Amino acid sequence: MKDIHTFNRIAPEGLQLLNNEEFVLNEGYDPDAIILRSKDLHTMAFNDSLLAIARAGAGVNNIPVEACSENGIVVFNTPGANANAVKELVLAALVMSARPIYQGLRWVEHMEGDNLPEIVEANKKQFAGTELAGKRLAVIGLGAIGSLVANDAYHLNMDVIGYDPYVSVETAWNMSSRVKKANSLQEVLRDADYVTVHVPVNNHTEGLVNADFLHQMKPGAVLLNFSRDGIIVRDDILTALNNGRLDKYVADFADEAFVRHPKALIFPHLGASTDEAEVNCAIMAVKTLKYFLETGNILRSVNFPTIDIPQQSPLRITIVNRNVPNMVGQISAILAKHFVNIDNILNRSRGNYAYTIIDIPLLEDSLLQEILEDMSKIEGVLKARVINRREM
Ligand SMILES: NC(=O)c1ccc[n+]([C@@H]2O[C@H](COP(=O)([O-])OP(=O)(O)OC[C@H]3O[C@@H](n4cnc5c(N)ncnc54)[C@H](O)[C@@H]3O)[C@@H](O)[C@H]2O)c1
Ligand SMILES: O=C(O)CC[C@@H](O)C(=O)O
Repeated sequence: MKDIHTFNRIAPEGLQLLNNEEFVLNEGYDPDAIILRSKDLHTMAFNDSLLAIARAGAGVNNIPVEACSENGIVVFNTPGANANAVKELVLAALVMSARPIYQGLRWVEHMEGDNLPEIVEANKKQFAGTELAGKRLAVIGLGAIGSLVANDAYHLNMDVIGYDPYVSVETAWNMSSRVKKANSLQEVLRDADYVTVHVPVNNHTEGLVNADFLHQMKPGAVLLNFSRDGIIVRDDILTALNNGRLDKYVADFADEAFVRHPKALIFPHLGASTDEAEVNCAIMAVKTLKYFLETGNILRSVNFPTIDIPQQSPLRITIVNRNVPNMVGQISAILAKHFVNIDNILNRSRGNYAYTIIDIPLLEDSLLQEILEDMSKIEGVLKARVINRREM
C-alpha cells in the first residue's frame, strides 16, 4: 500500500484514479507521495519514505525542488494542464484594462429609481475605454500559457510580439507565424502598449520586472502579471504607477501594496480556477505519480530526467543518485558479487542528479534486501527501491 498525502483541493476526478488496493489517502504521517496545489512546502520536513511530490499545476516555486533532489525525491508538475484557463483570464484582464468595465459595474450596482436609464445614458461617458485591436501586445515567455495568449491576441487583431530565448520546439510549432519574434527584452518592450509576462519564477527570473525593465517600456503602457509575484520588484512597480510611467498593473497575486491602488487591478490567484483546469491538473498529476510509483518510470519531472522503459523482468530496482563517475559500475558490481544477471539497465542524468533503472530476475527476499542495502550505502546514492511486478 502506498500512502498519498494531499494538500489543497485536488479534484476527485483525479483522486479516484488511485485504486483502494494499491493506495490510501491521507492516512499516516509518513507519506510515500504528496499531491498538492499551492501549499508552501518550504518549511516542511520530509520523511525518509517520501518518494515523490506532484504539483497539480505549472509553477513549482512552493516546493523546495533542490532540497527534494538532494533527498532523492522526484518532483512532477502538470505542464499545460491549466494553460487555457489562465489564457482566458489574461484575455479578460486585457479587456478589463482597456475598458473600465469593473468600475462601470460597481457604479451601476448602487443606482436605483425609475429614471435609471436616463441617469446611465447621461453619465456613462466616464466609463468609456479604448480598443485592443491595433495595439501592440508583448508576450514574455512563450510556453504553454504565453503561446496561447499570443495566438488569441493576434485573433483579436492585436499586433503581437513575443520573447522567449528558450522556446521549446513544440511551442514554436504551435505559434502563429503572425506573432513577431523579438531577440531581446529591449526589443519586445520598446513599443508595446500591453506587456504580459508568462515565465516561471526561478533564480533567473526573480525580480525580472524591475526599474530597468519598466524603464524600457513605452511610457503609459499596461503590465500584466499572471506568472508569480516573485518576478516583480514591488517598489519599482509602485514608483512607476505613481509617477505615471506605468498606466496600470494587473496581477493575479494579492499584495497589500496594490489591492487598493487606483491604478492596480488585482485578482485573487484565479488563473487556474476553472472546473476544467482543476480536473485536468488533478488527472495529470495523479496519472504521472501513479505511473512513477507503479513502474519507476519518470515523465514530466522538474528535477529528474525523463525515463520510460517497459519492465520485462519480475523485479526492478530504481536508484536516485548523484551524477558522478562510476555510479553504474558500482551498482553493477554489487549485482555481480551476488551472481545476479542484469536483464536491462538504463541510467539517465539531468544536471547534478541521475536515475538508474535495473531489471533483474526473481530473487529471494533476503538477498534482494541485502542488495538494496549495499546499493544504498554507495556514496552518492540518494534513494533506492524495488518494484516487484508480481505485486502490481
Ligand atoms: N496565475 C495562475 O494561476 C497560474 C497558473 C498557471 C501558471 N502560472 C505561472 O505561469 C508560469 C508559466 O506557466 P506555463 O504553463 O506557460 O509554463 P511553461 O513552462 O510552459 O512556459 C514558461 C516559458 O517561459 C520561458 N522562459 C523562462 N525564462 C524566461 C525568460 N527569462 N525570458 C523569457 N522567457 C522565459 C520558457 O522558455 C517557457 O517557454 C508558471 O511557471 C506559473 O508560475 C500561474
Ligand atoms: O492551483 C491553483 O489554483 C494555482 C496553480 C497555478 O499557480 C500554477 O502554477 O499552475
